[in-house]
Amino acid sequence: METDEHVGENGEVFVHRLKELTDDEKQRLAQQNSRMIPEAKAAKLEREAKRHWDIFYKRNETKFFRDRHWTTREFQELINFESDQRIVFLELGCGVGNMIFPLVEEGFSNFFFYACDFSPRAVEFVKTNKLFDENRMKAFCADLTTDDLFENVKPESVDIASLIFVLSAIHPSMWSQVARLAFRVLKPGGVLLFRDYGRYDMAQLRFKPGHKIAENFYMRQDGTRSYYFTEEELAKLFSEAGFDIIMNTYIQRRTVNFKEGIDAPRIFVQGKYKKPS
Ligand SMILES: C[S@@+](CC[C@H](N)C(=O)[O-])C[C@H]1O[C@@H](n2cnc3c(N)ncnc32)[C@H](O)[C@@H]1O
Repeated sequence: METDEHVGENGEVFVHRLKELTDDEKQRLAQQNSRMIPEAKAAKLEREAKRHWDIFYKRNETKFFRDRHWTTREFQELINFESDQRIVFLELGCGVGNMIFPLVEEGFSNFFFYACDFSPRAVEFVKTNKLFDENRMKAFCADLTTDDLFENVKPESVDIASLIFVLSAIHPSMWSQVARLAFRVLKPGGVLLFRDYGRYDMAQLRFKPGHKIAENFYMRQDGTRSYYFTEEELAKLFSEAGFDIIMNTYIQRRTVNFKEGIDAPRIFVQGKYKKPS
């Protein structure tokens, strides 16, 4: 496991300590507790999680998330193969395919891609993408908190799986189920690549009272939910599911858009978890 802090190619800083809060930020977090989401509403959000995400994709279509062009830079596991080695890749919670299609565009002709999500609209967007090729891809609906996945993918058949900004959308009581699912579907020696929102990311600090469901877990305006992780929580979760922790770190970076006057410090968590051989 990495212990040192370093700066990545794009000015991202990899750190192993929690962001320190200013007094103003502490006050903002405290204010969030003044009006929590009532339990009945929180339970309804859980029951309707799939519907909210499906409506999200109805409204935003493929325009919301940017293609994840950073994945081969951050995850060398994607490129450390002989070019003729056949690799089975599975994107868990694929949305409209922002992780897989940049890989398809770059070649990766030795890869077979599985992509699943519980939103039927998201899966449909994957299937209708001009880069979708059914000879080397399969997209299907699956709820990661159930065993749906195994209707389409055999246990122990995947070399690389990814969970990119997905676990944060899932209720904390279900995380261990999702981690075990990823473990079961990977071959021995297979790797799970992970990125998600980190504790005290600016999006967490910005929530107004009336959005908090539980500690570090919030509802957005559109009914989708988001959790903000510490690296310790993730190390515990994935090691308890059986993984060896190869990497587990915060990433601090700035999202800058001069035209829109945005310069936002972001905090993510990134991990690589390996199923022992
Ligand atoms: C923030 S989006 C990220 C999508 C994609 N991984 C990306 O990087 O663009 C979160 C995705 O997780 C999916 N999701 C949330 N809960 C899920 C569950 N229980 N089973 C399957 N997919 C789920 C949502 O439908 C949504 O597409």
